[in-house]
Amino acid sequence: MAQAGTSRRDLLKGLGIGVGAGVASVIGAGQVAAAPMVGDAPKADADTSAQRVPFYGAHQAGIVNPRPAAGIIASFDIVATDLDQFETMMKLLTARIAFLTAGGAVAMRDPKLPPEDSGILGPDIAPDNLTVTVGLGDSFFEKTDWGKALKPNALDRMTQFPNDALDAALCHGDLSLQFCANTPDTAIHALRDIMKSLSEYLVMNWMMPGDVPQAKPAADGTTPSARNLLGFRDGSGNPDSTDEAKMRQVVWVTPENGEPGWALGGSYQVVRLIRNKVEHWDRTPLQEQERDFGRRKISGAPLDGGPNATERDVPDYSKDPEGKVTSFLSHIRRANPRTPETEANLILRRPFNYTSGALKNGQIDQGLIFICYQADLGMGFITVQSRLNGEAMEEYFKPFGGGYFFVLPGVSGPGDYLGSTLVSAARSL
Ligand SMILES: C=CC1=C(C)c2cc3[nH]c(cc4nc(cc5[nH]c(cc1n2)c(C)c5CCC(=O)O)C(CCC(=O)O)=C4C)c(C)c3C=C
Ligand SMILES: [Fe+2]
Repeated sequence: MAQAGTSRRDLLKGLGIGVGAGVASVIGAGQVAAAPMVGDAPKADADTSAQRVPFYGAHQAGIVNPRPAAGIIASFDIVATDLDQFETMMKLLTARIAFLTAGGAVAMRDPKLPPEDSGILGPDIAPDNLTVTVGLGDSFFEKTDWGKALKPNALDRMTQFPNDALDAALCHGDLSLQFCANTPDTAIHALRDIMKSLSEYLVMNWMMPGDVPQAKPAADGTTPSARNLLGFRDGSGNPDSTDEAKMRQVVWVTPENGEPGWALGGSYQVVRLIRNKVEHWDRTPLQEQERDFGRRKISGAPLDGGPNATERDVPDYSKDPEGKVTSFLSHIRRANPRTPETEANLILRRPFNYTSGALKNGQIDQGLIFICYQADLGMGFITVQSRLNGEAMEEYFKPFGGGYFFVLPGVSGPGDYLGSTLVSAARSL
């Protein structure tokens, strides 16, 4: 007997007859595609699930490779402080990330036991562009004598800036995990896998899922920067992440930074959860919005560009010494005054938009998971944020969480593990 609810389409499919114009289509000789049902999974435009970011390398993945559409940032406390336990934990974490980012079949277990995998991706895990980037926070290093001795020089507990309203429950942590993937399901699957596999070592503090809106490529094949939840293109002024020499200067810890030897190839990660007052913003005149960011809303072009300027044009502040075109209070002029001296303060931004339900005051909780990477935390984020203190955009921004972490150097190959240089250095103390 046919199942209730599927009988009509199955019967029509069997007869090769469509349900009606626009809902069933001929897909081959004598075959008709069934009309989609309300419970059917949405169809992807293209199958990108096989896309894979290499896990092994001098640096961790998830920093200079392009952001996929989904992200999660999560902070944990590490229960293991003993060096041997820490090493075991890091080896396990490395093995899980190596598997999840490569993909593969889920092992079947005796049904009397809990299943090997959550099952949310089905029996085969696709790589889906997944990266998992691991950082260690100040509190981790401060727990032990070896940690204190080997802490990266600039790593500290994130302090409150003048416009912040930090919620202690959403700040700091011993370990950060940044998940990036083509789909939110892949990102959350990886988080759940790691939490289950490392449940005796990691306790979650806070997490925030986010996304990057997709954009169609332009006629010349380039893709514009994604828009944030204030409607502006976000990323135009980022240093070129495909320029390896630039990334060595801006992002990666090198011998010039004077950090402990084990940290070479790592990077400082800053996470800031920043609420956007979107209702207030949506009632702000366009010319004020553009003045306060310092860029055009539609094109992303700097304000000193002509009518055909694009987001890739570089503002020339030397021709605007009084700030008449691009205000001194504007976000981009404060963030990067583009003088020879401020070249040393460049950062690589990798933000995600977030939406998190309603606030108690009846407004939408939306904003930016601001994430940036730099070789020197003081010269990078802290200097840039200090310049931004008092900017015009403070009226619409409210930072409420986040933390500072040090992203470990990469894993050289299957015999290596995340944090191996730190463990060796600790053993040699
Ligand atoms: C301390 C660093 C920064 C914080 C925090 C920050 C928050 C923040 N930014 C936007 C939106 C935009 N930012 C843009 C540029 C930009 N922002 C920073 C730094 C911080 N932003 C820098 C260094 C720059 C580049 C400046 C330059 O080189 O010209 C822009 C313009 C487009 C772009 O370059 O990406 C937008 C838009 C939001 C919404 C936000 C917090 C919620
Ligand atoms: Fe910004």
